Amino acid sequence: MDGNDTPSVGKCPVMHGGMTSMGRTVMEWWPNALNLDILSQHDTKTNPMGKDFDYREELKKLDVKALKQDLTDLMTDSQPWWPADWGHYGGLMIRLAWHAAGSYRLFDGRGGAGTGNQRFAPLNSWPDNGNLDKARRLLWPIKKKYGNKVSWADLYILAGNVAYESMGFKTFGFAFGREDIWAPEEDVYWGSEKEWLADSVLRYANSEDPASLEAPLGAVHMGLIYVNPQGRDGKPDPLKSAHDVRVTFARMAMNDEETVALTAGGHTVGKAHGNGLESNLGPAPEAADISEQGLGWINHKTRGIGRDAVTSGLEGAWTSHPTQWDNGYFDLLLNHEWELKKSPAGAWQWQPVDIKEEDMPVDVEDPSIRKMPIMTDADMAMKMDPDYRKISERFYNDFDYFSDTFARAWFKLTHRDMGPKARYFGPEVPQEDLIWQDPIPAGSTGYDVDAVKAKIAASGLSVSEMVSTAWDSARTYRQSDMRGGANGARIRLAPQKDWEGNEPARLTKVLKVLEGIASGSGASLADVIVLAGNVGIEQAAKKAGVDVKVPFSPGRGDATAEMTDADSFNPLEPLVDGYRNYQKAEYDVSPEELMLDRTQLLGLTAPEMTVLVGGMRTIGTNHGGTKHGVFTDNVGTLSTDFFVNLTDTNNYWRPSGNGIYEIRDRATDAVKWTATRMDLVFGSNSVLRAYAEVYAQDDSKEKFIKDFVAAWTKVMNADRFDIA
Ligand code: HEM
Repeated sequence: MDGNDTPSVGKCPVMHGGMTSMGRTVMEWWPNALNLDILSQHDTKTNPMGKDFDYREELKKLDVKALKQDLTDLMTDSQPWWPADWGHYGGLMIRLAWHAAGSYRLFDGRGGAGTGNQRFAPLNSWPDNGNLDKARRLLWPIKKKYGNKVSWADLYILAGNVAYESMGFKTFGFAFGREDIWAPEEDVYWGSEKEWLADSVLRYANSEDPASLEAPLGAVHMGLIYVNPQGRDGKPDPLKSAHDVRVTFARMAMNDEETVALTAGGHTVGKAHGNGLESNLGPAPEAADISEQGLGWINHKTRGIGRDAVTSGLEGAWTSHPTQWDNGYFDLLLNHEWELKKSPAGAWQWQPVDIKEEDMPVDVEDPSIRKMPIMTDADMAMKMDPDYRKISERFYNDFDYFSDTFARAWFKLTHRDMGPKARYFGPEVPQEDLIWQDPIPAGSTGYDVDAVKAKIAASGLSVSEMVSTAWDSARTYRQSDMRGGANGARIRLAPQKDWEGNEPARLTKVLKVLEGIASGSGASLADVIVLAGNVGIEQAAKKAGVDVKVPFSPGRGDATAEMTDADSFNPLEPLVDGYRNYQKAEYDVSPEELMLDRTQLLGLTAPEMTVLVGGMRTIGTNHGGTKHGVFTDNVGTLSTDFFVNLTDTNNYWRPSGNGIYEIRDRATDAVKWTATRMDLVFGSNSVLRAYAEVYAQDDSKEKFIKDFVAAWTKVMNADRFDIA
């Protein structure tokens, strides 16, 4: 073969066989395959800070005062390449912070400002995030100066806070502590549409019913943070906008009052940009030419900056003095009639029918020119929806009340996904405990752990009861917004005590015993629940002939019902995790996908998930009295039987209806055990099977128990932000 035989089909002049672009990924052959990659994101290998980097330690070196002064100076240091409107970047920086935080959704706790994900695709290129790349680039000199002592994620939110402060608003506080990620998250489902701003009917099963917005999504359209500013599907209708605003803000845990405060407080400053043609803009950052160096929406045809900038396509400010914290939003909204007009870019917006010259905001570049103020369709909802209107009027008549409500709502918006207060850092952390922080009082560490363990061991509780209760208590934890978990012992409170998956009857019985042990011992119930699980694991390992001591850190506290926003815990209910009656799960995703989702939220890797499920199956924690998945004749012993039997070629599997599978002996056809889809996936998925085989090997017993205990301990301690 000589050079002339080189196949001519590949046009690339350089030989390469690497999977070097996303369009070449091989897994598209099997679109239903489990995406186990979501369990191995944010590896230290791709983190330039390395594995020893400790952001909290870096923060201790940060000169917060100097940083805030630099940010304050930046606000009015207009740059010719992207001039500040009226010489103040406040509006832009607040929108940056709001859009960073606003992607948070309560249902799965994903999204939000906590990771700095806005600098990566897809968020960096969402239509709604237009020109926020400029805001981030404006911050770069400050990021560069303070280096690793402040994360991008913290900087985005702090920039929003400083912007407000520099415009005369007193914020509720600020907490540092958001550590940057170095690649976009792969676990967040942003919607299945392939088109930006695709029709909202794709998200609403019934457009009259807010609750029918596809879960867990928090926006009505693909590529938007919440709602279409021109009205649903681009058709102005303030009452429909009210409907969309209400459901999307509720998905972010905001009530009506918080929603009005946020919308009004946001639009008290800054402006919308649409003084030009959208068709003059280049592609979003991710699709832009390499020479744009990460910037997008660049206009190479006309001026495109300052008063000629185009972002949303709407054009104008909401208030008379848009660089000042005042009550101007309600003043204009409530005291004028508004009519629909088109912006120069052709977008629908509302403008006053009649307005005094002196109430019109001035041009961003020339204060001698007056411009029409505007309202988006969502702003009009604050006047046209009867409930929103009542709140708007109250705010208008009581500016201090409005300011305080906004301050608290802004703090909640920008901090909610950080989880418990123990994760907050810095001189401006508010002292007050807030219910959405899921407060937990500190627990004692000074009691006799061994004595409590001895009492648990003598209590008559079974291994399964002890392990199930501890697991149920801990498994609500989600690393997306650091909520849930064993700390707080909220398993004894509504709604968790009544969840079907927690088997209320069994739970009540076990809790009664454990409460008796906790009382007077100095230990919190939360600690005793975890200790009971540990005792169960130690007993199950002993039955397998292995002595282990499960590591334990005391100090969990017991939250009260008053400290618990019960409704906000509903989304933490594990629908299917291998331990609830999966047959009742009527979802359009498979039970194994739901298991994968929960595993990701728990922060476990795929091998950890494998070893935990396999071990729990032999301990026999199956709920509801069923024995599905207990592939062992030695229930209660921590053994590798699940893996051995799952991978035994003498066994075969037959569906028996209702998602149950029988495991039969190939030779005799006798039914040996029954299984669920979730059990079987550890034998069918090629990667999970590879892990299962590791634990099925003859020499794996010691490793299995060691790995199981490590994974178990990780779950039990996942929410311990109170200890270093
Ligand atoms: C109710 C839902 C909301 C809608 C539909 C909406 C819509 C918009 C639109 C279309 C723009 C113009 C963007 C541009 O062309 O530059 C804008 C700007 C802005 N929004 Fe909102 N917004 C909403 C809620 C909020 C909230 C909750 C906040 C903050 C608390 C906020 C803060 C801002 C700020 C500060 C600007 C001005 C940006 C600048 O001056 O460059 N908005 N919003």
